[in-house]
Amino acid sequence: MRPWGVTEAPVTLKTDTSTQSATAGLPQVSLARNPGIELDLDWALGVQANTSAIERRAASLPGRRSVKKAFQAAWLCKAVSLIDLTTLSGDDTEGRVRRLCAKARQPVRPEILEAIGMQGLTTGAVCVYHDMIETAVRALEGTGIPVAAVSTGFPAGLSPLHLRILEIEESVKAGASEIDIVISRRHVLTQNWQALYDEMAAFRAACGPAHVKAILATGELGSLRNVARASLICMMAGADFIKTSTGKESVNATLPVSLVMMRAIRDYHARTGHMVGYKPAGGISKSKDAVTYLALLKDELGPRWVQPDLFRFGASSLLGDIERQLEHHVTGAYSAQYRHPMG
Ligand SMILES: O=C[C@H](O)COP(=O)(O)O
Repeated sequence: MRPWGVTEAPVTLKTDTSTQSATAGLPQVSLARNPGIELDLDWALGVQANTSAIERRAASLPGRRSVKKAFQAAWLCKAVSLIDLTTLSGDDTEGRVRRLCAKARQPVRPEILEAIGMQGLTTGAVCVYHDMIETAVRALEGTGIPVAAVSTGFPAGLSPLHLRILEIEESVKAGASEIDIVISRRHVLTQNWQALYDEMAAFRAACGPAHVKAILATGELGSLRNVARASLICMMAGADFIKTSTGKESVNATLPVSLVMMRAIRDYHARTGHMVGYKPAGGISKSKDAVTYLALLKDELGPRWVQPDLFRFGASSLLGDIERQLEHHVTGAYSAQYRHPMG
């Protein structure tokens, strides 16, 4: 099998994206959920990751970005529509969550959107801890913006399994339609793939109709090969999305990890026909980084993935920077960051 990362395909963003709508020009297809498949250890263990080739390719990505002016504004609006606008702090309050939800409903000031001809822009979701779900659901009523809840003893995932499953069930009952679970890193580090598969399958079952994002905490998995294997195992066990990080590890989303996870999604789709989403999370706070991630996504998985049902940014502060860039696009001047509070 060819190790992932060996080919160096060019990364380009086509400059045909309309500013009229964040979903313009891309196919709108309703997506069947990934049902999962039987554990296929031969497949997972056969995966290799050529770390130096992957890192070389990832290092070349930011330099290849070439979108400017209206095209850049269009891609930034697209990025907004793909954000899981997140607050995951010990000092979260209902007031902060309500303000965050107001921002999710109206992520960019109306006069800026009007100037670029954009309507109806919202973020992809709002992401909170369990205790904040009901507040968020109330604040987003009537908007169609989903509430995602982190779960299963987030961020470490080391509470008893039955409590982690109960937590999922409680969060779904409280109104979360997306559940971000954390995997047990020890199952990856000890190569206990059956345990990882069983845990993921149990989490998926507990989610019922809610979509499940599997957080791999890639910064704690030791190698890119482990990232590739864990990605495949979680998809085999029925993950709707695979997500890099909690935002609490010392290393969170990176481009090399994203390349490996996107290749795993591509491989899984090619072999099973099931489409699984991707969510890089943690430390993505700059507009230019968001555009680089979208370029990589489009290059590796194609335009169908550049939609909220198949891609999200997990980010608490990215939106503020995007709003500043959009304001600069419209007025020619940068505003101070304090003019773009999140919550
Ligand atoms: O899942 C989302 C992350 O926790 C957000 O991380 P961030 O605060 O570094 O943007």
